[in-house]
Amino acid sequence: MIATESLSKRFPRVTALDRLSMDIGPGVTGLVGANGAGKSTLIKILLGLSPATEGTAAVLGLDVATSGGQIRERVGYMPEHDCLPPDVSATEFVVHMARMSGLPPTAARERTADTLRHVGLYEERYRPIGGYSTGMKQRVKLAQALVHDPDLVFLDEPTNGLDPVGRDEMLGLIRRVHTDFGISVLVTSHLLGELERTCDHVVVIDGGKLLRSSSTTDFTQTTTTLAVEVTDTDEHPDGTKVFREALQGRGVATHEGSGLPGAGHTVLLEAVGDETYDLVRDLVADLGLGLVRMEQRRHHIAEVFQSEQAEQPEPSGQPQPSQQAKQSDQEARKEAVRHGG
Ligand SMILES: Nc1ncnc2c1ncn2[C@@H]1O[C@H](COP(=O)(O)OP(=O)(O)OP(=O)(O)O)[C@@H](O)[C@H]1O
Repeated sequence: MIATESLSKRFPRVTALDRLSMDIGPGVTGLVGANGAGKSTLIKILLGLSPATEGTAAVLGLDVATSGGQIRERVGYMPEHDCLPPDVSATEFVVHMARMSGLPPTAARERTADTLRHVGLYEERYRPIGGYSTGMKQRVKLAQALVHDPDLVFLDEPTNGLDPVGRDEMLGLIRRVHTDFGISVLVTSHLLGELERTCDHVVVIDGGKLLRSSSTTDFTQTTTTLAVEVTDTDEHPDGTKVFREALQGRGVATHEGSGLPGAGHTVLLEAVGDETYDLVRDLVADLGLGLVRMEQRRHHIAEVFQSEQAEQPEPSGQPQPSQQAKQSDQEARKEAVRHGG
């Protein structure tokens, strides 16, 4: 669907993209990076709206340098920033965008009604956009990207400004864009946990460079850490504590499962093989505790991203992301981890 080869974009004071080479296939792909990582710049180049300084890129097999118009006919684009006219209704705006994409008047009206229903805006479609909530405005932006039935959509930070419920709804909608309509999606976010749940494939960029591109399941491969949750009993009012002590007595190193579901009642330990599972079963039985769950932990994308970033040498001679961008990225990562991502 998308291929770039040594793609660079240099502004006078900033290198926004730095020799980026990647291949993206069909499905839902997340493009993740901190603020200023180069996500919006990449999307503008892929749409043929901004020329690359060096390198090549193709979208749906079309060269971005020479076929921008053809690409935009087949690709929908949801921009990051608020760009909606306040005085017109969602219906008027989306019909207008459908007509701009070349649909005849009747088809434009029909497609608009279908698309607004799909994004959950059918009831409010005749109200002026200026009175919409942030979530409703994001849905209008999504609808105008879908109305001409594209093969691929670029969604730039579609969950920006949404509360957790609105974010979940938007992520569900994005997933359905692919499952219900077969439209492939490239969605950007700085919230790693979001992409883990929504995307088939994740591309991580930082400072315009590719950090990693792999399927979500490869990112979240299982670890050798076991998470075990046990019950309390009358005899052992703190079952977790006695279970930990029993494990330690058998020479097994343990740590608390803070930050995990059921934290406080969860013990993490390294599994060395089947004998670890047998040991857990026997200790739980000997202590008369109940075994609530025993599962292998999976990596979260945030952890992979953080460890890969820690391994990256500081690029020399290249402007660094601003302190503010770094701080907001750290906050985003903490939030991603808080949200179980
Ligand atoms: N037209 C421009 N002129 C100069 N610098 C620019 C321009 N557009 C982007 N940049 C710079 O390029 C870098 C990448 O910006 P870009 O908007 O692509 O990042 P991003 O990952 O989309 O982040 P955000 O989510 O904050 O928009 C930033 O340092 C930005 O300041």
